[in-house]
Amino acid sequence: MSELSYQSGFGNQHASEAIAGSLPVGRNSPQRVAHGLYAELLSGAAFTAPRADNLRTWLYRRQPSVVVGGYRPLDHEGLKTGAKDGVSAPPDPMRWAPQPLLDGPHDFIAGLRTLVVNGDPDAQTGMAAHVYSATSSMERRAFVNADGELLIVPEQGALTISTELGVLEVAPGEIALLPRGMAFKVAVSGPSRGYVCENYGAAFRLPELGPIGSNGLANPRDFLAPVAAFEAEAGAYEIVKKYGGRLWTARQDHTPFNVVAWHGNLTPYKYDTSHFMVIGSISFDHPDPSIFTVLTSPSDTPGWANVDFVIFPPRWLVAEDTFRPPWYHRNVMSEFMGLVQGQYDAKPEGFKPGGASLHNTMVPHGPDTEAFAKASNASLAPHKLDNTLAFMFETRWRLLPTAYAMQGTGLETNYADCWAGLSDNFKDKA
Ligand SMILES: O=C(O)Cc1cc(O)ccc1O
Ligand SMILES: [Fe+2]
Repeated sequence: MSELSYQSGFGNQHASEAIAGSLPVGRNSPQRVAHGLYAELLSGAAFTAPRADNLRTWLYRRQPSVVVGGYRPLDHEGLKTGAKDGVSAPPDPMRWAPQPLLDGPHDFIAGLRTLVVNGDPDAQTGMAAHVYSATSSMERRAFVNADGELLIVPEQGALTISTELGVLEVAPGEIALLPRGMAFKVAVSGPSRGYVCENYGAAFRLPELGPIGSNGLANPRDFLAPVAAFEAEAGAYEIVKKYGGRLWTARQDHTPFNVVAWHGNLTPYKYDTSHFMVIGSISFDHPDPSIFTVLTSPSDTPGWANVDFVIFPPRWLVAEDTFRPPWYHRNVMSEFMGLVQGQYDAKPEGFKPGGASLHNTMVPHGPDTEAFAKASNASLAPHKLDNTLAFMFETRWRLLPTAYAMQGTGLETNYADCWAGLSDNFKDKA
């Protein structure tokens, strides 16, 4: 695979040109753009959003994206949107075994299956968690999601993601962030699987650091944006658009990856989670998982995220006189979890890479019986939790499983049994 170049820095005003001299200097919209290109603006925030939150990129391309045939509906059984597509679920903890790869050749779009949903993209609130399976590359087929931005978490197989702004290579352990409305396509080099958070709300950003200071957690410079790259080959393309909770398809006689130069701060990113600077207790007690937040999509209430993307990466555990795994808890926020690699300390056996769990608002959960027994008796020497990567999409709105998630797609019927052995150990019983 070729070594790709990237530009570093989350939220930076990046600029890139695939052909020298194609990016206008000192203005955005000259009367005639160099090389006969068209100027096009892609907005990721209202024009009048505060400067700190404003997101937009100028594209200089061979044809503007309005040059596309009419759209017609495209059926997709597995893809669901917003709370209206959820089913009622009991207030039990839920867990799914790893989703098997789908049969036959299928690309990233065909292989999407929605597990949980909340909110409504028309109200710009909420999210969906999907899993994907892909065995073939999107060749002359592009995907545009007008309903939300996509955060892709590969679990098996590296992805080559071509976007209007250039190309990203994203392997398990890394994540990709794709802005709402930006065309992309996914190439695979073998059977591939992973998770997607579709964020209908405010764009993901880095969390505030408060007393942590000016460094730490996910550092801005480790987010890599692509450099401008365009496809030169002639020929038609299918554009698949997710718009208003369903898919639409159109044909155009040219590639949408025809952007020769661009500048702006609305860009796709890749991020390697091994660069996450993990903060934890160096005295006692298990801190809140918010210390593991990579990216946050705020809601209109301060501190109550529309969705947080949280990782549980390799780290040292050193806390003294402490039960080191997560505490038992009930959370007003809803927790969807996945596992990219290894074991998760609260569920060392039952939670498998590629699997998923849902601990919804106020649903009690915590370490399973095995994890409790181990952690209650472990020697508290410094211990490295290694070869592990779990993650959580944590959202303030209750997550509803889809009918697909509830019907025999690996839903464990006996998940709650993993806590059944937590017997009453109270010593002063009469
Ligand atoms: O429930 C979970 O496994 C996720 C989680 C981890 C943690 O360290 C603290 C709280 C929490 O919800
Ligand atoms: Fe939790």
